[in-house]
Amino acid sequence: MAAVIEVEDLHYTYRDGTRALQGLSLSIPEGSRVALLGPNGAGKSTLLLHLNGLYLPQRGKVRIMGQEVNARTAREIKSRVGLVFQDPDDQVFSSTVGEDVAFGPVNMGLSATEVERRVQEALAAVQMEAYRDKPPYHLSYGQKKRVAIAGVLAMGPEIIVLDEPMAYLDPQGKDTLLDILDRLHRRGATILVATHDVDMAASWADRVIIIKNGRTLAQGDPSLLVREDIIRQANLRFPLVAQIFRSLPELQLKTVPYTVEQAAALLKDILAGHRV
Ligand SMILES: Nc1ncnc2c1ncn2[C@@H]1O[C@H](COP(=O)(O)OP(=O)(O)OP(=O)(O)O)[C@@H](O)[C@H]1O
Repeated sequence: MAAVIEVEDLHYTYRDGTRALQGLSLSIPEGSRVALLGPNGAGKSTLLLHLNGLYLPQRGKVRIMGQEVNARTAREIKSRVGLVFQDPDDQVFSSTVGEDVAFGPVNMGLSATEVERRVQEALAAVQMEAYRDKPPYHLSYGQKKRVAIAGVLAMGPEIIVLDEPMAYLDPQGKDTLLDILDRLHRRGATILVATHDVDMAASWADRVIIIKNGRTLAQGDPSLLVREDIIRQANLRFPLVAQIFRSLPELQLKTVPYTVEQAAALLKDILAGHRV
């Protein structure tokens, strides 16, 4: 699979001298579901802001579908990479929910009919149709988050990047969001989620990238989440499923399961008497 996101030796220092990214490199294959993990201050948000051209590399390169992100290409990149910010108050600002979701499609120069179709579809996807005429500032934080997600969906980006999307969503809201991400993934989108939720990363992602101090610590399949050295260095914890099996050394497992499916398959095996 071709890489749709390539980051090479990326450096970014904020005005106050904070070196947020210090030679970060990573590569994301087309159509993957990626969880980006790392301790507070690791540089996750700073990295995401580079992926849709909001920040430009001070040193190093970012390539989106082969196109280098720079001042000339940033506008086009913004329509290809949808970014859902960590804080919806940074993203939702129109006077009604409907206008807010329409903002991107209108700016893309789409016809009124197409804008209307996209707004309806995006609001339905996040189950916020009933709030269309409400001012966003009357909404709860979780509802604003859904509106911010709808605004990005309405632009139909090929790559969707979400910064802590589960924060402030209720359990049903989280399930709805996972369904939306699955649907987008089935349509061919590449999805990158920055999260602290190792259980979500273990069950949802097909690729995991772990960063620390502005550099990539590890990238690969989610089995990285049961590597003790990596978990320790990244201030993470083992997924709950893995914790259960790690507490049972008598099973003498060579590989520790980290998803419910893997655990269920292993337990069936044990119950059938094939192990232990
Ligand atoms: N506008 C800013 N000005 C100065 N420093 C900043 C700014 N934004 C972020 N930083 C600093 O840059 C570093 C990386 O921050 P960033 O928000 O990218 O980390 P993060 O991995 O997203 O963290 P978290 O998990 O807490 O959201 C941190 O040390 C942070 O304090």
